[in-house]
Amino acid sequence: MIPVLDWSRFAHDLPGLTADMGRAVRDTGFFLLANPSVPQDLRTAVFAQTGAVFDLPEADKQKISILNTPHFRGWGKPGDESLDETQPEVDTKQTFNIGYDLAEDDPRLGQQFRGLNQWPDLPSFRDTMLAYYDAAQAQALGILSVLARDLDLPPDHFAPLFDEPLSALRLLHYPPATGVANEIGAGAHTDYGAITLLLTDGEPGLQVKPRAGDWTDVPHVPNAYVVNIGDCLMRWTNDIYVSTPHRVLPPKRQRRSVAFFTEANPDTLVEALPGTGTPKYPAIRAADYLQSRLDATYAPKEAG
Ligand SMILES: O=C(O)CCC(=O)C(=O)O
Ligand SMILES: [Fe+2]
Repeated sequence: MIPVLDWSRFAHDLPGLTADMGRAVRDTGFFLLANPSVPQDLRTAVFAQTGAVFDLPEADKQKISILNTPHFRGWGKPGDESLDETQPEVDTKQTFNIGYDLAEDDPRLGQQFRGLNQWPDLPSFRDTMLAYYDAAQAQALGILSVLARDLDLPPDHFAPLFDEPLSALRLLHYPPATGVANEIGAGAHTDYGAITLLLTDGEPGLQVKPRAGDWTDVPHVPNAYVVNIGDCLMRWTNDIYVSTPHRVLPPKRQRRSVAFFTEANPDTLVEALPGTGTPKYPAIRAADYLQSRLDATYAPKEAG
């Protein structure tokens, strides 16, 4: 069961919100977030720009291919990434990734994951995406402050660990199903980061597989985020919170979604949080953990 949590309770019912969120992240690791802090007009704008970039001619998108850089930014065609490493199928989705933005003379450029974003030639795309990146990161930090309370940590425990994040904004485009055997929009996977904030256009397709259950549709609640725990936060909480497999079936009609993968700063040490018991995993830098997961996903399969 995926609960709907109302973010406006942050202001008037924080204990109740904390209890409900704490339950959701231990149960399926998924919840829907109504009345989020990200302004509606920004969510509308990000969808408009998502449509604009995927509607560009193939040749324009190819110029900003994710394969141009080692920093996981830009356009990914079907086959550049397939999320279920165990299956031969190639995901039908196209992607567009935007990372933490740096100026061309930033001294951090060249460090692990620190590259320049690749931008399409679309007038308001860059400004919209950068504003959305910041707003989504702020929403995620708000959620992390609730989770910190839930874990009996100071509410601002995570804030300094996420102030130069590895977070990635990812736009997704799924073409309509063609009906060929074993077609998949996005293969079964768990997310790698701390928390994912997902907006969809309402076209069905997203499913989760709770530990004790079969694949289940994630309901669409207009204007609500689908929020889920990623593997990094599961590890950080010593498996108290759960990261749950999910996938996207080939949709009937074209489907678009906007995912924000909230990640910590590169040097943040991910090690069992205080009060979570005997550590099950060795400590690891957030960047090294992410690298290990991306290396597996981007080992290309033959596009078929
Ligand atoms: O497009 C969606 O609804 C989900 C995408 C997803 O799970 C992902 O990119 O990690
Ligand atoms: Fe995912």
